[in-house]
Amino acid sequence: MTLRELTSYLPKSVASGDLGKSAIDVTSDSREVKEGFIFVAIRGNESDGHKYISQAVEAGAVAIVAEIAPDERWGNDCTWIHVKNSRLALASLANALQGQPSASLKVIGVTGTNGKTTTTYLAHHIMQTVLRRAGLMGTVKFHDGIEEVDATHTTPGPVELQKALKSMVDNECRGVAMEVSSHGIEQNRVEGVQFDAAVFTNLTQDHLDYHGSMEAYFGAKKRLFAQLKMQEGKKKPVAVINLDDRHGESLVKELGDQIKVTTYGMGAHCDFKASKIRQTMQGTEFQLDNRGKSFLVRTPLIGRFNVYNALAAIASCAAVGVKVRDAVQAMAEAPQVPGRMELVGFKEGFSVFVDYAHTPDALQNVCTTLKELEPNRLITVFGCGGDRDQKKRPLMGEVASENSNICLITSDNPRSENPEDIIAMIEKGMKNKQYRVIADREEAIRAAVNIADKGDVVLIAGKGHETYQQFADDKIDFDDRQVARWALRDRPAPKNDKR
Ligand SMILES: CC(=O)N[C@H]1[C@@H](OP(=O)(O)OP(=O)(O)OC[C@H]2O[C@@H](n3ccc(=O)[nH]c3=O)[C@H](O)[C@@H]2O)O[C@H](CO)[C@@H](O)[C@@H]1O[C@H](C)C(=O)N[C@@H](C)C(=O)N[C@H](CCC(=O)O)C(=O)O
Ligand SMILES: Nc1ncnc2c1ncn2[C@@H]1O[C@H](COP(=O)(O)OP(=O)(O)OP(=O)(O)O)[C@@H](O)[C@H]1O
Ligand SMILES: N[C@H](CCC[C@H](N)C(=O)O)C(=O)O
Ligand SMILES: [Mg+2]
Repeated sequence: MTLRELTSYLPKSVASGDLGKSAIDVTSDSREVKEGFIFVAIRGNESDGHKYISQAVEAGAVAIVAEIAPDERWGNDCTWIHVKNSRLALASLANALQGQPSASLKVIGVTGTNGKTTTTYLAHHIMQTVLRRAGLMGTVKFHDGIEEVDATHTTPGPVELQKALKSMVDNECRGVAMEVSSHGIEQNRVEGVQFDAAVFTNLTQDHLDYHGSMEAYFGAKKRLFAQLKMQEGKKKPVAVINLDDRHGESLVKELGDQIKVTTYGMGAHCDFKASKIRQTMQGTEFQLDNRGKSFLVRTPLIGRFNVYNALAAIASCAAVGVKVRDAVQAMAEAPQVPGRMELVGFKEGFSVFVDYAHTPDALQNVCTTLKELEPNRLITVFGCGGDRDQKKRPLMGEVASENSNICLITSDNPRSENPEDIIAMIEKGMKNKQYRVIADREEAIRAAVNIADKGDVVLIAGKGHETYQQFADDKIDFDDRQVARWALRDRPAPKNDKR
């Protein structure tokens, strides 16, 4: 595409230099620039891309997009495009260069504090079953309809994101289910994506390190729905909102009749309403009421919170044209979401679950769910991430101690922080003395498995599908599920064992 064509996607930009040249790609990382690339200088959280402009010019950039006016230092060979917001420009250029792939897909975006990965997995599964081929983008993996790769981000930067959508279109996907993180919204990563449905799961405390306050965090989430509003005319998007969540309820009020809204939950006024929930170790069953019709939903997922995720997936798929009956039928074969309430072992009458609960609300939900299985004791292993919201640490301590019989406090990606300092903050919230501190996560998991007895449940929370542990200077391979299996294998035989 020529630079002239591309600038039409950048309203209010001021260009100087030759606009007849063609661009082959765009990047905001000077280290990736090759001949014919556009370099977009971004003022980031760690660094300022404007510092790397000369590096990009040297590497062969055909144009520079920046928030500053051109400077003689960089000569006249390189076309200069002055914009107000570089992040927005990057997303618009990436979208244009890939031929606006989202326009050819049924796009379901899912935002909220908890439940995004699970809901997108379920919606993806329904779309794969009913529409034959669909893509998936989120915390665990990216699936382009044919191949999958481990994810780098929950919502990747706009260039990676638009390229992923393009390969889904090339692979003849008809839809995509994608997670939309608050970081992603705040940093304009999904700008230009045309959504058919956007889901709001819930809002509870997390990421205050980044957003500063719950109000700002909610504000970021709401921007996704403002984007839906702006996009009216191209597609007729639907906002799919959890009405049982108080932030969801206020979002419904705020949106009024500006866009089509579908609600879900357990309250009488929900468009997709669940009732008569029955849970077992094998899964969950509930009655779904929608538009005067009732359906029996069966899913292998455990936990009341997964009823919300199932409702969100069914409602969002219905919003993109899937028949409710077909969506319900697909739910019976729903996949195990890696590291979400994953049963990794059952030995000598006790079971071990790995779950990604890393917020107070998620931990509360998971503990409550496991307690509903009526274990003899609930033994919980958990920690809190370093360089992340410090305020959630005592709250997670409080929730874990109030809902477990024994807690083992350990490390969860300490990153640049001292693990002992993080643990001390968690301990401030502990409501009783029924806990041990074992900073080494493998040791903590082994201790929990060794303590367990017939009828107990061991919960290993926080890392779910992750396969690493991040320290200040070191990243080691670490998978809770694998370590738990080793611990089960190595557990000393009970004293009265006659084997
Ligand atoms: C805080 C944050 O979100 N940072 C993300 C952000 O970085 P940034 O734009 O602020 O970039 P920066 O590092 O300050 O650098 C500024 C600019 O200089 C450029 N640069 C830098 C060095 C150089 O030599 N040359 C050069 O051009 C950089 O490419 C960048 O464009 O944009 C980058 C590209 O998209 C992301 O990789 C990066 O994610 C960091 C690694 C990260 O950890 N992000 C996490 C917190 C995150 O985004 N998480 C959410 C999920 C959260 C949830 O659980 O809900 C996610 O969606 O994954
Ligand atoms: N609807 C829900 N409401 C509350 N808690 C939930 C819900 N769904 C899942 N959880 C809990 O939150 C954890 C994370 O779930 P999931 O990965 O689906 O959410 P997420 O929003 O993608 O999280 P992240 O932002 O970290 O990627 C689960 O392991 C479970 O403990
Ligand atoms: N997306 C979340 C994941 C947290 C997972 C937990 N294991 C941790 O490392 O804190 C974050 O980046 O805050
Ligand atoms: Mg996720």
